Amino acid sequence: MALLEVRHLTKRWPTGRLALDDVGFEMREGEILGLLGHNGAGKSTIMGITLGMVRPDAGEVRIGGRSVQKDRGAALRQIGAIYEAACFYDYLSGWQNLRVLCSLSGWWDEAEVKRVVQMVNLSRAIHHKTATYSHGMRQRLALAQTLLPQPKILLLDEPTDGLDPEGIREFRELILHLRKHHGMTIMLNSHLLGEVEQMCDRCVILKDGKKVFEGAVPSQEKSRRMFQLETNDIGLAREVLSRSGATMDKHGIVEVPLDMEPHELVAALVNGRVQVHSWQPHRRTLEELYMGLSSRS
Ligand SMILES: Nc1ncnc2c1ncn2[C@@H]1O[C@H](COP(=O)(O)OP(=O)(O)OP(=O)(O)O)[C@@H](O)[C@H]1O
Repeated sequence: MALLEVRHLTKRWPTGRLALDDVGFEMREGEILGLLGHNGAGKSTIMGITLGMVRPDAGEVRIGGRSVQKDRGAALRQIGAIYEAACFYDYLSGWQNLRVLCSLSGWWDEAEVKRVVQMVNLSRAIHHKTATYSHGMRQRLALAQTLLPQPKILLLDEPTDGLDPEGIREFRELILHLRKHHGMTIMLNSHLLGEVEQMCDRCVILKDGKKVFEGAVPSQEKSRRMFQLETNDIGLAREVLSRSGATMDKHGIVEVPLDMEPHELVAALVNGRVQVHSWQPHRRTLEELYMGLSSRS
């Protein structure tokens, strides 16, 4: 079931810049979706519209069936976000910051707050002033803030930006834990393709305000069988492969048709007098997919 639906979003800023051009995609319950694209592709604009902070010219975002644009309160109750740098009262402790935040809604449940603090692995430092927190600890406190109202969906805008490798890893494990043990549905905006590859099930790629891809992250694809062919007879190989219903890209990556076994394709190449120097299983990376679709050159 789609928990979040982005429908036909179009946004032109008063400067005349068309930031989004009829963009639509869905997020299913329990999935982690990566939102990718070059600088200025429109990712933050989508996040802003989803959080009700930016008004689209056309289209809408629906969360759990409620429209952010028409039924804002009910829609936004289901979503939490780390969007831009988190701000805290640095003369207060992490715990006191959470108390101040909760006082805005009048809700406070000490046991629940402790549980969330433990979940983000901040129990030991929660009574220290946030002025003493590392960037990674601040991000985890921001995550605790976001989790307290028990949202169904998390929107994370470049959450690992500025973190060191240990911090990135810790944050990644936390996100995967939230999905696995708490069924959280998560949208992640990040330029770190390796991170997206390790965390996300699917991704949406934007280019100049348009969606150019929506689908499985390559490392999660189970059905495609790809092989790297090395040969000097590229033209002949292409001819033989196409007779067998297979395709080869300019880097020699061959996709084996579903009704064929890879060894049958190698036999067809050899019988077709193609000199096969090597034939290795190939796993397409997100970087290859991204560069192929989003490259601005
Ligand atoms: N408030 C604004 N007023 C005018 N133009 C804006 C505004 N916010 C964004 N833009 C423009 O809209 C386009 C999309 O911006 P957006 O911030 O959504 O891109 P992005 O994909 O998030 O980029 P980045 O990866 O750099 O954060 C860009 O050309 C940007 O300059």
